[in-house]
Amino acid sequence: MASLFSLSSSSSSFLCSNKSIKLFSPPTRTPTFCSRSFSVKSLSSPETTTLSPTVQSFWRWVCDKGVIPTKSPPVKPAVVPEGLGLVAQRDFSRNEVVLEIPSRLWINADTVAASEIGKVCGGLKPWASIALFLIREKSREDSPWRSYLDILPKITNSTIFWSEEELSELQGTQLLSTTLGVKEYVQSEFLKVEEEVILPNKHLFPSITPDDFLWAFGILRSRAFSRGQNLVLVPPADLINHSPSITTEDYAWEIKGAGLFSRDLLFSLRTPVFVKAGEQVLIQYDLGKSNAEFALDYGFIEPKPERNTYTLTLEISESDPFFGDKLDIAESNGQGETAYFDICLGCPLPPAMLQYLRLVALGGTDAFLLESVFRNTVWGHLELPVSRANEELICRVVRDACRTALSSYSTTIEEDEKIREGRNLKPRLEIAVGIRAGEKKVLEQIDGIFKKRELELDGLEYYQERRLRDLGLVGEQGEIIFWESK
Ligand SMILES: C[S@@+](CC[C@H](N)C(=O)[O-])C[C@H]1O[C@@H](n2cnc3c(N)ncnc32)[C@H](O)[C@@H]1O
Repeated sequence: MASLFSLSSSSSSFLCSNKSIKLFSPPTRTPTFCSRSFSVKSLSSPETTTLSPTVQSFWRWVCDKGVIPTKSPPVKPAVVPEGLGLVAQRDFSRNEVVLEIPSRLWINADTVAASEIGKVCGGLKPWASIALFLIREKSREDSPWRSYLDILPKITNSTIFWSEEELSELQGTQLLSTTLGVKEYVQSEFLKVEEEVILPNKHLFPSITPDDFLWAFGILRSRAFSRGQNLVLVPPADLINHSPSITTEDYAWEIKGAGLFSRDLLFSLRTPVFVKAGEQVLIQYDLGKSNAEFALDYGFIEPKPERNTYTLTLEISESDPFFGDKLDIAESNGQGETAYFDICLGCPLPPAMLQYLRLVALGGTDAFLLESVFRNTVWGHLELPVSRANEELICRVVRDACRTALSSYSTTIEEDEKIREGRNLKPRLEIAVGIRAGEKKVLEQIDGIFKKRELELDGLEYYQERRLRDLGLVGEQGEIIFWESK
C-alpha cells in the first residue's frame, strides 16, 4: 500500500495516506439501513410481534433444526433500531450463555468443502470460497440455506456499498482510500476466482458478477465471526448487534466441544451484561476497532472520541544515504522499512513513533549514532531527543504532513459539527461527517503536539548533553565542568 508520508534526513516528502487492510478480525455487524423484505422501524423497545414472513420462516427453519427449544426459546429475532436483533425471552445474568449453535448450522470453509463446489474451491482463500458458496446457494430456489439467505441484507451501510456521490463526502479521508483499496482488492480477487474457478466450472455456478462477489464479501465482513483465517457464519447468532456501552474485553463467543461423547462443535454466544426479558441482547464487537473500521465493516460509527483515529505511515526512504543502517536498526527493534502508527483522539502518541521518527530523520552530525558500535544501544538513545536539528526536522515534517492532510478535506471541523447538528441526517452522511471530523481532530491533535514541541526545542536535553552529564562533565545548572589545574 502507498505510504502516508516518507521522511528522510535529506528530503522529506509526504504522500497521501493509506492504511493497511486487515481482513476479517473478530465478529462483525451491519446497521439499520438494510434493504430487505422486512421494514425497519425505529423503535424504542424491540418489536417482536410484527416480523415479516421471511423472518418468521427463518425462525421456523432454525427451530426445526432442533437447535433452539421451540417451546421456550431463550431469545427471538426482532426488528430493532439496528435492523434485526436478538431479544431475550427471559432474564440473563452476566456471561450467561444465550445461544449454542451446533456446527451443522454454520457456514464455513468446511461447509464449502463438503458441498458440490468443494472440489473446485480447494485452492481458494477461505473467504472467497464461502463467498462463492453464498452466491451459488442464493441462486438456487431449493437451497437448504434458503431461509437464512433470505434474511441476509442486500446491502449494508458499509462504505464499500456507497455510491460515488456518497463517497465524495469522504473526500480527503483515509477511509476513502481504504474503501477504494478494499473494493479494488475484492475486484482483483473476483477476476482471479472467475478465471480459475467460475469459468472452468460453468456447470456448477450461476453467472456471477463482481457486484455479487462484493455483496458476499460485505456479508462476511459484517457478520462472520472470525479468529485468524477461520471465518464462520452462524445463524441465528449473527443477528447479534453491537452496543457502544458494553466495554468488557471478555470474548462474547467461543467454539467448544459439544460434550463428552460428541465430536461435534458448538458455537456458544454469551451476554457480557445482565439482560432483562424483553430487552435486546447486545455485545461489544471489538474494542480495538476504529470508527473507520466500523464504517467499512459494519456501516456505523460510534460517538466515542477514541474511536477516531488517523494512521501515520512513516518510511525509511530508499534514497536515504543511511538506508541500510536505518533499516537494520528498525528491523532489530520490531519495525520495518515502513511503519504504521495509529493515533487516536485524546490518546498519547504510540511509544515507538518518536523513536522511529528520530531514526528516519537522523543525519548530518548525528549520523555517528548509526555506526555499528551503537547498534545495540541506539534504539534506547532514540527514546529521547538526539539533537536540536533532528528534533526540529521531525516537528517540521510532521506538522507539514498534518497541514497537507488537513488541506485535502473539503470541509472544516466547524462545518462538520454544524451538519451534525442538523436533524434527520441520512445514516451514510452521518458516518461520512463523523469520520472526516474525527480524522481532522486527530490531525489537529498531532499538529498541536509537535507545535508545542517546537516551542520547547531550546529547553530540551539532547544526546551530547546527556552524555556529558553521564560522564560527570555537566554541573547541576547545565554548566560544563572544566578540569581544574592543581
Ligand atoms: C452481525 S449483523 C447483526 C444483525 C443485523 N442487525 C441484521 O439486521 O441482520 C451486523 C450488522 O448489524 C447492524 N448493527 C449492529 N450493531 C449496530 C449498531 N450499534 N448501530 C447500527 N447498526 C448496527 C449493522 O448493519 C451491522 O453491519
